[in-house]
Amino acid sequence: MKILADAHIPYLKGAIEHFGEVEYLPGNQFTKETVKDKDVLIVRTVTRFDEEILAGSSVKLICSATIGYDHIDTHYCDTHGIAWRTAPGCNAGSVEQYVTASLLLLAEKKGFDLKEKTIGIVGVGNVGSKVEAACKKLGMKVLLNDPPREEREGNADNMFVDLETIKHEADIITLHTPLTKTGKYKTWHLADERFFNELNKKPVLINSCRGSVTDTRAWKKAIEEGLVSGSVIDCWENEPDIDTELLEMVDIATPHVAGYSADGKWTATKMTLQNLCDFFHLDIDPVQLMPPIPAPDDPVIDLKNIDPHRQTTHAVLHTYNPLKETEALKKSPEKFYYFRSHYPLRREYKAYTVINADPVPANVLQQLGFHVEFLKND
Ligand SMILES: NC(=O)c1ccc[n+]([C@@H]2O[C@H](COP(=O)([O-])OP(=O)(O)OC[C@H]3O[C@@H](n4cnc5c(N)ncnc54)[C@H](O)[C@@H]3O)[C@@H](O)[C@H]2O)c1
Ligand SMILES: O=C(O)[C@H](O)[C@H](O)COP(=O)(O)O
Repeated sequence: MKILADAHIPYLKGAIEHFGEVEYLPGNQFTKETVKDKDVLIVRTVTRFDEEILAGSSVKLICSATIGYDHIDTHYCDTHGIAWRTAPGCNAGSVEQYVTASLLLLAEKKGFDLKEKTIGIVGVGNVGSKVEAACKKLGMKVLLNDPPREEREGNADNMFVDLETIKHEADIITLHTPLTKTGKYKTWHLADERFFNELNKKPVLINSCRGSVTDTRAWKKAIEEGLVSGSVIDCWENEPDIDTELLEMVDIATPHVAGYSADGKWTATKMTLQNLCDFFHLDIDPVQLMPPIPAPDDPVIDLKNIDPHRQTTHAVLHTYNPLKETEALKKSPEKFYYFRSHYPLRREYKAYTVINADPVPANVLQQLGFHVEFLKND
């Protein structure tokens, strides 16, 4: 079997060789020629897979080591005998860590208490549900919007609200939908000029789903007109050539790395290898082929000399602080693709042990997923 794999998929090399003859290329160097004689493509979101690149090829299976699949022309694949697989939920915990770190940073920077804030979550799937759980643990009021789920599951206990309610009541809005350009619930430019004009509470807006769920021009105008009080962007329109004016205007700006935890990338690779096994009916356990996830350099977080009010923030930012990446991206936006391909993967909370925390933050941190060593009298 001939396989072409993206060279920037961690934990793949050494494992994928068990399945066939493998060639590696950076995702932005996949071409019609390099794809032509391959049976399987192992890919990321940086390459578009449509008629232009796939026509006339021998590709039978595309495995994307990602949650999102808007980079695959699924209609073309479905109608041309090309199977495609993804890794649902693989890095949802990493995106939750990104959103939580951003919320705690902004609360500190802008001087507000998250417990007094209402967050509107638009799109409550694998990522949105984790963000919901984390926000509740931080004591926030949570509003959920997910019309496709509401249609399927009903709205018992008014679990879901409409987008109007979110625009009216939320102090923070975070977007976690797929990017869809057609259909009843299409999300392309969901946050357009009208959306921004209808915001009631000058909320903070967070986009860590897909760039084109927000309209760049409208977001810039909204910032200029003071319709939002803060902006966090991980996913941009037209990546990697992002809008540098918008970049300058936002509080937290990262190069599409919300999902880049080692935990998320490891799981993505494991699910990708499992997808290969399932498709070709191979009795192989991917985990046996993969290295373990490396431990963090600094796995113990000592909160002894940290003010109890800052302990949760301190611990979460110890695991991940998006401000460092914001600074780097603002300085060198042309390195967007480079930053993504040379990312020092971070670990999620479960790789860390917290010691000397006060009882209240200790409980919050434990619920978020940290190992917590409780003090004797707790
Ligand atoms: N920045 C990153 O690194 C990163 C990492 C992981 C996922 N993502 C992106 O985050 C998004 C969410 O991922 P997920 O795993 O939760 O996907 P998911 O499919 O599990 O959940 C998406 C949810 O959005 C809902 N939805 C669809 N259209 C909607 C609409 N118009 N309004 C409100 N809700 C709508 C769906 O019903 C679903 O429940 C995807 O776009 C994915 O590509 C980004
Ligand atoms: O869809 C996803 O899983 C995320 O957006 C993921 O972080 C994309 O990573 P990439 O394939 O671009 O490395």
